[in-house]
Amino acid sequence: TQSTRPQRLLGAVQKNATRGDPRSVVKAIDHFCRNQEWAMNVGDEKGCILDSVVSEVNPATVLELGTYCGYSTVRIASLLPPHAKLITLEFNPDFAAIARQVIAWAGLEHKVQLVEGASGDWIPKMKEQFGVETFDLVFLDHWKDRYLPDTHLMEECGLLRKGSVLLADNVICPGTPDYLEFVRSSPRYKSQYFKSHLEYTKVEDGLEKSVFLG
Ligand SMILES: Cc1ncnc2c1ncn2[C@@H]1O[C@H](/C=C/CNC(=O)c2cc(-c3ccc(F)cc3)cc(O)c2O)C[C@H]1O
Ligand SMILES: [Mg+2]
Repeated sequence: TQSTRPQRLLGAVQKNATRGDPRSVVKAIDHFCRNQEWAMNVGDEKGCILDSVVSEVNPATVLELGTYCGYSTVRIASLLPPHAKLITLEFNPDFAAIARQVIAWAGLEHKVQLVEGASGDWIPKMKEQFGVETFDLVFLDHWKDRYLPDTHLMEECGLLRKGSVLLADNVICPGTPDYLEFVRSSPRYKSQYFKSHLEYTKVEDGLEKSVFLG
C-alpha cells in the first residue's frame, strides 16, 4: 500500500536524524520538505522566530494547537526549562501517531503531552485533566478558522493570565483574517507582526505575537 507524506517525513527523520538530538530532527524535516516534499511545518525561517519567542517567554506551560507531524512541538520542547510542560492537541489519529514517533526520536517524550482530539473539546478540560492553571505560551497552527473561536474559549476557561503570549502561524498565508482583526483591535491584547515567508517558499507569511493584558 502507498505510504503517506507524514510516513515518508518520519522515514526521513529515522534515516537522517540522530536519536535524542532534537536539532538533527528539525534539520532532517526541513531538508526533506525543501528537497523532497513540501509539508505544512512552520519551517526553518518562521521556526527561528518561534524559537526566539519561546526563549524570551521561557514558559513553564505551553499549549500547541495542531501538532501535525510534531515539527514545531520538537522545536518548542527542545527549548523548555527542565520541569516545563508542553501540551499539544491533534485530532487526526494518523498525524498523531507520526508525531509521537518524531517526538520520541528527538528524545522529548517526557516534556510533551500529545492529546488526540479536537481543541474545542479539550480546552475546557485542561484544568481538570492536566492540572493546568494558565498557559504562559500558546502556539496556534491548526485550522485557520479555529484560531479566533479557540482564543475566546481559552479566555472563557480562564486559561490566559496577564502576560500570556499567543503566537499564531499563517496569519498571511493561508491567512486568519478574523483572528488578526480581533487581536489587533482588542484593548485586551498587545499585538506584533513578525514578517517572514511561507515555509520553504518565497511567498510572504508571518507570525503574530499577541500578549494578553488581562
Ligand atoms: C480544531 C482542531 N483540533 C485539533 N487538531 C486540529 C484542529 N484543526 C486542525 N487540527 C490539526 O492540525 C493540523 C492542521 C493544520 C492546518 N494548517 C494549515 O492548513 C496550513 C496550511 C499551509 C498552506 C499554505 C499555503 C498553501 F498553498 C497550502 C497550505 C501552511 C501552514 O503553515 C499551515 O499550518 C492537522 C490537523 O489534523
Ligand atoms: Mg502553519
